[in-house]
Amino acid sequence: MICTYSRCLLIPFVKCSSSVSGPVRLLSYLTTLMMALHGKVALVTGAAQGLGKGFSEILLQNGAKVALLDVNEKGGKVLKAAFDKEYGPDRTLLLTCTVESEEQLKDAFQKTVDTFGGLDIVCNNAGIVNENNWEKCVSINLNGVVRGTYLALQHMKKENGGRGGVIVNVSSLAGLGPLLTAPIYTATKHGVVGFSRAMADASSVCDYGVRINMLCPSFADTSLLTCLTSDETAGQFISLRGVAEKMKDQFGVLEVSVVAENFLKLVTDESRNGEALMVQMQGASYVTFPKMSA
Ligand SMILES: NC(=O)C1=CN([C@@H]2O[C@H](COP(=O)(O)OP(=O)(O)OC[C@H]3O[C@@H](n4cnc5c(N)ncnc54)[C@H](O)[C@@H]3O)[C@@H](O)[C@H]2O)C=CC1
Ligand SMILES: CC/C=C\C[C@H](O)[C@H](O)/C=C/C=C/C=C\C=C\C(=O)C/C=C\CCC(=O)O
Repeated sequence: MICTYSRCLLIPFVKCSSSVSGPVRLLSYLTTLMMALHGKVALVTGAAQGLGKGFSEILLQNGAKVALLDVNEKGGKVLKAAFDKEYGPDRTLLLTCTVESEEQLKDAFQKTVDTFGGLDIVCNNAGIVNENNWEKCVSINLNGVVRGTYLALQHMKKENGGRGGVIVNVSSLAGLGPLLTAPIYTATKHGVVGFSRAMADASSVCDYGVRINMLCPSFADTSLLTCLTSDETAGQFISLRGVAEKMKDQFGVLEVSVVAENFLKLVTDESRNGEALMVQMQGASYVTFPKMSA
């Protein structure tokens, strides 16, 4: 038995191997019951690797059941097998789909609710960098988040018989200021922030019982970073390769676990709605947006 602690919530959780004895299994079961997200059902898009994998794992560590959505079927199967071993096969559901398809995403949300009996937490995380195929970048990063948010509300809002809950839409520091090497990516991430803030206000006024927040990390240690200097995805901005590398050096590169712990704050802090949490090497802070009076 290995006892570890979620650094964010200080909630103990127990990792079990298949050889653990009865009393240890009982202790594991009782510990799960005590966790902050026990009984909660989560859905994460782009879950197979990178930040989505980190978000899924911290949700599991805190007791939630998680639907893992990804277009990468092979990567999803590898992750599901690893999670099955660590947390048990009934804790996750793998659903292969693209956030670009209304039909596929709708089906994945329905399967999640049918399997786990409801929905409480949605993380719209799937995203790409592609300045060459910029329509696809908009389609996944912005349209996919809009689609995922609307579907989440259909299942979660109280007026539809939902239990309420929280949506975390993954933006970026590039959703708050320009990333000159990736203007389309920057536009999509600003779009995620604008859309999520407006939806959060609407949710509050309409009493949906659903909080909507944004996560805005700086560079993080995932395979997405190869897009910084790839001919295939940088498009006409490949000449700015040096600038991109310099920015990465200046900002530093975050560990996935650090971004995941801040994601968990947005999920669990019930006082937060319509807020953007910036995560940088020097720490995390909530963004103060300009106040507009009518
Ligand atoms: N890595 C970084 O430096 C930062 C990443 N972000 C954002 O975090 C999110 C996750 O990115 P990473 O984990 O870094 O990237 P990643 O490339 O490691 O993982 C992205 C995942 O999304 C999946 N995906 C891609 N297109 C999809 C689609 N159409 N439908 C369903 N799944 C799809 C991929 O298969 C992959 O598993 C993205 O929205 C990204 O913009 C934000 C700030 C910094
Ligand atoms: C309150 C606003 C604070 C800071 C914004 C800055 O002024 C500035 O605009 C900085 C933006 C920095 C972004 C840093 C990292 C973002 C990374 C990603 O989202 C994904 C990774 C790669 C992008 C690929 C590329 O550059 O080609």
